[in-house]
Amino acid sequence: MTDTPINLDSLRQRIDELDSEILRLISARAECAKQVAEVKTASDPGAVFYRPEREAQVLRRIMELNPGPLNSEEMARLFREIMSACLALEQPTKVAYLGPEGTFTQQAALKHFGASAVSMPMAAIDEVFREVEAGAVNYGVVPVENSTEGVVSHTLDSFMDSSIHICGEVVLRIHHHLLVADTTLRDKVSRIYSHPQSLAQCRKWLDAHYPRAERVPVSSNAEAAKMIKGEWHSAAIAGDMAAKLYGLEKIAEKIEDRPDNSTRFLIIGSQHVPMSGEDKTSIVVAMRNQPGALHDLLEPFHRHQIDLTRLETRPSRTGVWNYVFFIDFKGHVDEPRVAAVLEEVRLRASELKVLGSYPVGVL
Ligand SMILES: C=C(O[C@@H]1C=C(C(=O)O)C=C[C@H]1O)C(=O)O
Repeated sequence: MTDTPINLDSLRQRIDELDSEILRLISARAECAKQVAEVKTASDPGAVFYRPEREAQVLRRIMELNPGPLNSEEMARLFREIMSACLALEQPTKVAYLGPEGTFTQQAALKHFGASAVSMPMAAIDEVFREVEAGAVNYGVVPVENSTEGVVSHTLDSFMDSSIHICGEVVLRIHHHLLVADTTLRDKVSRIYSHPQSLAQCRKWLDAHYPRAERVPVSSNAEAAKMIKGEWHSAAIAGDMAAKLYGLEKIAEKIEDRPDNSTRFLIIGSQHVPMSGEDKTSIVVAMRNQPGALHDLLEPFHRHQIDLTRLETRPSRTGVWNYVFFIDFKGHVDEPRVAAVLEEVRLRASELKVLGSYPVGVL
């Protein structure tokens, strides 16, 4: 205990003063963002308002400058929302995501664009691609890989027939819960619904706790959450958003087998994103099936000391003898050394498509 008692009234008065100052500053910031919109439209009537590289720089700077006591991620999340609201003043961003409502993909969209974006659920990954291609929305959000279960092959396949670019990435820590409705008889659960990836991510937990329950794969976690309403013997595995949306109760929390379970999502759009200072590039390359093809493909990256962050092989759908590789690496196409590597790869490959350069996920 201190000798001088803490005066609650004076602390609250101080907080009121600070809030007034924060209010004034946020309003001044929003005014600036509005002026940015005017400058952008003046130089180009069809200007793109959302600038992924600029947003990444703003968030990184805030995290660097953050003096505490709030941790940097928390602080960046607050600034994410301020930027989201400022951008909505310029133009509300329309985002399509793999639905239905309550999926982890919606959570990823919210994390990346903030709450002021208008998000629209789509029934399938190709629909997200189609909406973006048709210009019905500004961006799309699709899952691409999970740390436990690997690649979402449907997303990679969609890039093969599309002219869509990757404009960003967002990584989400995935926590699964066992959910029941108020009608569920908890000790009689004999069926558990979830997306096949989530069932796989909780395999060991299910073996230990519900070895006899039937595991029913459905199209999404949110769909699973919806299905158990009215079924007295069923439970669902899904995340917080779905639990809240469908008013379900968690009877076991964080049941994923690996505590670091996370999913990477891609932001897709039609825009070329300039350098942010810490970027990644994704390409897809087709190689003839001949000895040493993979070595030939990777050798230039090694020589130019470019860090590969992912390499994925998919069967090509155009020729029986082609391999298709999806490669992610550190760097941006506008950097000379990256341009040089891509030139060499182009000579060795039967096809090369640059899917996009984009800021490394900040949040
Ligand atoms: C203000 C701008 O426009 C948007 C809003 C931003 C912000 O509020 O900081 C940052 C990038 C853009 O998405 C800008 O381009 O600087």
